[in-house]
Amino acid sequence: MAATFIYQPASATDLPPSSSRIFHNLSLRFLSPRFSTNASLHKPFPLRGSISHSSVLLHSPSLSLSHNSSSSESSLILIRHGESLWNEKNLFTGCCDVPLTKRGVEEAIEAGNRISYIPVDVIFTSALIRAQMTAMLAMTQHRQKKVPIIIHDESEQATTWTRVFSEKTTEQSIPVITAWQLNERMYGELQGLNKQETAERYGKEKVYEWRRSYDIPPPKGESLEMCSQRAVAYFKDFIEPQLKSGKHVMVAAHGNSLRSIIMYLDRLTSQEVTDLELSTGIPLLYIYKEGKFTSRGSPVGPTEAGVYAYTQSLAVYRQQFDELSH
Ligand SMILES: O=C(O)[C@H](O)COP(=O)(O)O
Repeated sequence: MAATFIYQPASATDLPPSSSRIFHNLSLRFLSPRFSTNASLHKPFPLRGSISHSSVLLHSPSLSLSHNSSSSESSLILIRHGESLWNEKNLFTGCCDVPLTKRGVEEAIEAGNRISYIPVDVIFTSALIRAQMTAMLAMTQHRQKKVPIIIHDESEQATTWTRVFSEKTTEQSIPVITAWQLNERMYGELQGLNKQETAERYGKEKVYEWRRSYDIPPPKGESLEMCSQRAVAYFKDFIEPQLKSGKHVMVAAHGNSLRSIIMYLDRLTSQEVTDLELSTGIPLLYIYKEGKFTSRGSPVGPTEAGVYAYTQSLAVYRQQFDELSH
């Protein structure tokens, strides 16, 4: 079941999802996947206010930039979290929930500069703080100036207590969906161990096999294949439908959960993915068009020279910001 936005107008009439008019007493209900493999839909996330779907995610009145939601392409930004405190200590982290280092914070902010001109309508992160910090810090640099808001609908009370009642505020917001399925691979009995000491104890080859083979798990942990079975499934079920509907998406996650997703996007073999390494805090841009993903590399910063990893419509979108700032 895909994550989806549905309308619950005060009246019984259905509203066309493409409606870009403002309606009163319309509560936008955001339904996102539950934290379980059965992906049953959450309770509604009522955003009180009189907004229509397309105005929530695609229109930023403060910049009066309207992004054509029916454009034939969507952008997908993938970003591995910035350096974490256990990365710095060279410890196996896996699903342990540790924050970013100061350098990791700086990496996340620099990543935000690099994607500051690429539209973002919805953000997906893992359930781990290092990915969530990276997404939130990156968005502080974004030219849309929208506020990313983590969706809390893990309970009826969470849904009620996090309700937003301002139409204008809602339009200036970007939903952030956290999903354990995007967590780093679970490194089992290696979690917390020093990588260098582990290689000395078990041998470099064995540790390399645990870290980079496709189907050999670390002791009582997940292989990349096992990680892929949850991360890629989640991507297909909940993220791809957003892209298909014309939404621009950012995914902030981890080295291995993203390696498994890139294996799917780039159609890599289990041998090719072995050689795939992702640096911390470097954004990767894909364009989704007609059901296909095209890698556009890593966007350079707005002040850097060089060929921007842009398409024509993204270049037009950026130009509007440039014109507004002159
Ligand atoms: O979980 C970890 O230790 C790192 O995030 C990824 O580790 P790896 O590069 O050894 O897979």
